[in-house]
Amino acid sequence: MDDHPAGRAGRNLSWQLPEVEEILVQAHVVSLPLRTRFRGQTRREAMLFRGPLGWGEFSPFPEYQAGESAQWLRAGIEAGWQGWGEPLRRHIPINATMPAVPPEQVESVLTRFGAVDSIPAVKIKVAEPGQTLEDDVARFREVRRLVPHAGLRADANGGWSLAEAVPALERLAEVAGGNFEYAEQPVAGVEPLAQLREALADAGVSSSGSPLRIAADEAVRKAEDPLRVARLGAADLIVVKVPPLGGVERALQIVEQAGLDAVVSSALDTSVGLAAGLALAARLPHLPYACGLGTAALFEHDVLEDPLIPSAGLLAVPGAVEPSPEMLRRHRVSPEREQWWIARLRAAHQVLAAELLGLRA
Ligand SMILES: O=C(O)CCC(=O)c1ccccc1C(=O)O
Ligand SMILES: [Mg+2]
Repeated sequence: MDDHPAGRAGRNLSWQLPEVEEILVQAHVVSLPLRTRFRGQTRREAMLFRGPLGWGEFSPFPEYQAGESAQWLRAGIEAGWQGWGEPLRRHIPINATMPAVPPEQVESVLTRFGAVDSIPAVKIKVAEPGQTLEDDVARFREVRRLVPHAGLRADANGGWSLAEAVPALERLAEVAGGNFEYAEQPVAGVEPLAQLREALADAGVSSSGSPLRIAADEAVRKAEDPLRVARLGAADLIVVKVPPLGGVERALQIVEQAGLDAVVSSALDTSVGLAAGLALAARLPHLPYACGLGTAALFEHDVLEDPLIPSAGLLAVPGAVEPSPEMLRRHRVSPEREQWWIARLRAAHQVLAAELLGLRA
C-alpha cells in the first residue's frame, strides 16, 4: 500500500498509447442538456471517440488542466484500445442521485430513477453554496418521506468545516432514522476527514447503532496519492470514479490496495462513460453498496438510443455501447468548441505520453 499506483508496474498497466490523430479519426464532441443544475452546470460537454474495441469518453470538467485531464484521457483510451476484463456480475444496484433541489422538486427527480419503491438508496447533495442546513434538512426529509426504505447518503463535496459538519450530520442522522448509510466527503481534505470521524464518535452520531460511516470522494479522486485516506484511517469507505482514477484497471488496483469498501460512482459521464463505471462495479469482488451510476437520469438527452437509466434499482452491465449517429449529430458543439476540445485532448495526451514513458524507463 505504500506506492502510488502510477509507480507500480501492475497488471495491464503498460500500454501502447494511440496517437492523437488516431483518436481523432472517429471523435465527436457533444453538449448534452441536463434536466437540473448539477455542479453549477446546466449542460455537460464530452468528447467521445471510437477505438478498435469500442467507444471511450474524454470529458474532464471545463476548469480541469492537462495534468488532471490526462487521467480522464487514460480512462477513455482504456475503453477504446485496452478493454475492461471479465465481469463478475451482470447487474449492478444503482442509487438515485438527488441534486441540491428544493423539496417540491424531489419527487420528480426521484421518479427519473425508475419506480421509486425499487430505489435501493438515494445520494443527496448537501452543503450547496448559497443554501442553508435547513434546505438540506428539508430535502432529506422529503426523500425519506417518499422512499422510507431506501438507504440515504449525504454528499457535501467538502463543503462543511469540521465545526459545521458535526451538528449538521447529527441533524441529518435524526431525519434519516436508521437509514443513513454514510456521509460522503463532509469536509475537504484527508486529515479533516480523520478528525471528523473522531468528533462524530465523541458526539455519538450514529445510524442503526453504529457510528455514522464516512466516505472519501475528492480525497481519493483529486489526491496526489489516492491511498493516503486508507493509510490514515480517514474514511470507512471510498468512492471510486473511473475517469479521474485513469481507468477501470487502475481503479481496481486502488480499491484492492486501500482495503476499504468501495462505491463506484459516475463523474456525470454520458452513457459511454457510465459503461466503464459499470464494468468496474462488475469486477469488484465485494460490492456492498448501490453505485452512483444512474446519472444518465439527470440528462435531458444522452448519446445512446437507450440511455443507461436504472430500472428496478438496477443497471445491466452493457459491455459495449454504441452512440446513435443521430444523437451525436444533434448534440454536436460549435466548430470553436470542437477546436477547444481538440486542443485539450492534445495537451492531456502529451502529459499521458510523458507519464507512460516514465513508467517504462
Ligand atoms: O454518486 C452519485 O450518485 C453520482 C455522481 C456524483 O454525485 C458526482 C458527479 C459528478 C461530479 C461529482 C460527483 C460527486 O460525487 O461529488
Ligand atoms: Mg461526491
